[in-house]
Amino acid sequence: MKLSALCAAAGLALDGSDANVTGFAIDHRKVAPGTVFGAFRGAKFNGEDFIPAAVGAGAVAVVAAPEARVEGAVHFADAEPRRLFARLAAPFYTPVPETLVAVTGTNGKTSTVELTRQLWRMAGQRAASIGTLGVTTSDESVSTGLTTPDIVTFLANLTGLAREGVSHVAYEASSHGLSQFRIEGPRVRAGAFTNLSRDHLDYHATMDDYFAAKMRLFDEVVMDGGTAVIWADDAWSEKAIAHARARGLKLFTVGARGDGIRLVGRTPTALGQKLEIEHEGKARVIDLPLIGAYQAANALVAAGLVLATGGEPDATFDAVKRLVTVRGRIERAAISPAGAPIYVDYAHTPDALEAAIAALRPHVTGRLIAVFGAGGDRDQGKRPEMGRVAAEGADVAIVTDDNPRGEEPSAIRAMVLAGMGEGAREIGDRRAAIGAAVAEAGAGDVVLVAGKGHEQGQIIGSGDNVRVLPFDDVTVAREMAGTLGGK
Ligand SMILES: CC(=O)N[C@H]1[C@@H](OP(=O)(O)OP(=O)(O)OC[C@H]2O[C@@H](n3ccc(=O)[nH]c3=O)[C@H](O)[C@@H]2O)O[C@H](CO)[C@@H](O)[C@@H]1O[C@H](C)C(=O)N[C@@H](C)C(=O)N[C@H](CCC(=O)O)C(=O)O
Ligand SMILES: Nc1ncnc2c1ncn2[C@@H]1O[C@H](COP(=O)(O)OP(=O)(O)OP(=O)(O)O)[C@@H](O)[C@H]1O
Ligand SMILES: N[C@H](CCC[C@H](N)C(=O)O)C(=O)O
Ligand SMILES: [Mg+2]
Repeated sequence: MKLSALCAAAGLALDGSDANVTGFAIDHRKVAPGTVFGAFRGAKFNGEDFIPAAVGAGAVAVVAAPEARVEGAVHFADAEPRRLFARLAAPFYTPVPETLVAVTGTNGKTSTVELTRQLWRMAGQRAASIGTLGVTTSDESVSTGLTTPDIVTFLANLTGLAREGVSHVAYEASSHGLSQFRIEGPRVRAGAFTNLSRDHLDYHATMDDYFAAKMRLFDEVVMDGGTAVIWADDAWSEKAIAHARARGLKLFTVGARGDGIRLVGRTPTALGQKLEIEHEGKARVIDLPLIGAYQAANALVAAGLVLATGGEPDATFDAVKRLVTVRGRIERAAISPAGAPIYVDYAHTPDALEAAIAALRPHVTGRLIAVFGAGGDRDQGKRPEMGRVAAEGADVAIVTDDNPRGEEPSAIRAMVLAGMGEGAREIGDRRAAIGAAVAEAGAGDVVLVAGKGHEQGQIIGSGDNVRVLPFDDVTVAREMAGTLGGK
């Protein structure tokens, strides 16, 4: 494709000579002859330092800040070069799936995109999701390493999926992804907001900044005339609704305060919950085979996205009854020798931990035993908050390690323990901590192993010294239960 054609499609003037474009790259090591290189100032590197090397490797154009020096290639200059790069790249990556929806929020993105994918698939659509679990289709799941992949990976995956015949994609829009313009370009029919609570305050200065980053989804990313599906029962919902209104998007609110899907009643059952809802004036009762208020919220937001993009109500709500567990989200891993179920969940924020504990509470007749930790090189302020929530909500709380990365593990645990009272326990080794919880669990007890969910490793060290030690909470829970004579 010619550079001039891409400029025309992106509504830009070409100030320089035309050339054949063979691809796009944001890492100079991936530049080949004919590449358009995006040179961005990042947290660790200044991409502008690599412009000469990129041009040397054959870059025909460079998208960079106006002050950047570009010699030997066309310079597309913009104060927000990541946004301009996305605008130029989008017309190159075609076709893309017809129906795209994006989900933002502190917690529930992965669950919601995966449940949306399941609902579409049950409606007979070729569907995929992109997020923390990777690029997932009915056949496979391929990791990208990030929740929201970089713009080139994102667009290339969309094109790959479209070529395989996938017509519907739901993807996660993390606040990092939104603020770095990793998911711009294609037409996004609907966006969803799940909730906002403390996380990532190492990256965003304040909660308001964090929220503003997320609101780019409604302010800019969802297409004109698209729909905002908003969980209405969160403290930040009203503000999210205001953003959607200001942009003129169609509103579809979900929850006890929702108008699109109103949640009228919710009763936990042995293996799930009964939901009483109203949609377009019609009352419906749905037996959702997933436990916890948070999973009900995510399932209904997913249903909202499906309805907002043309789903038929009877079929959609019928499919909600057949949803299956999302990997690592209140996933029952094993049963302890005494008969206590052991659940694995990805709660790694205070709000999520509270939600995971609340999900299990109705299923506990004895004690709720929680094993959890907080990640290194991430928001430190959330650590005592996580400790407080666990101390208040669980009957036994064991603090352990969860990806210490470049930090001293005992220092992270100490910050978590600072939010807890006298009874808190500390077992750094995660395997030993899970083992202790399983050994201790008696009849009527429930064990929650929180923080790693689907993750397959314990990340230790950083930079050149990073090591990922294989570790899977589900496998370890099974091993511990098995060793002790459970299943
Ligand atoms: C803080 C952050 O978001 N960093 C991500 C971001 O880095 P950055 O833009 O700051 O880039 P940088 O490493 O400083 O480099 C600047 C530029 O120079 C380029 N470069 C760099 C080195 C080189 O030799 N050549 C070169 O061209 C880089 O490609 C980049 O364009 O873009 C990089 C390329 O896509 C990502 O790999 C990197 O993710 C790091 C590893 C990371 O840990 N990110 C986490 C925090 C993250 O993004 N998490 C979110 C949220 C998770 C959640 O939902 O909770 C996610 O979406 O996954
Ligand atoms: N709607 C919700 N409300 C409160 N907590 C939730 C909600 N959905 C999920 N959680 C909690 O957050 C955890 C992570 O859920 P999920 O992976 O769906 O979120 P995410 O937004 O994708 O997270 P990440 O930011 O890591 O990508 C769950 O295991 C659960 O403990
Ligand atoms: N996307 C999240 C994942 C956290 C998972 C948890 N196990 C941890 O390492 O803190 C983050 O990067 O903050
Ligand atoms: Mg996720």
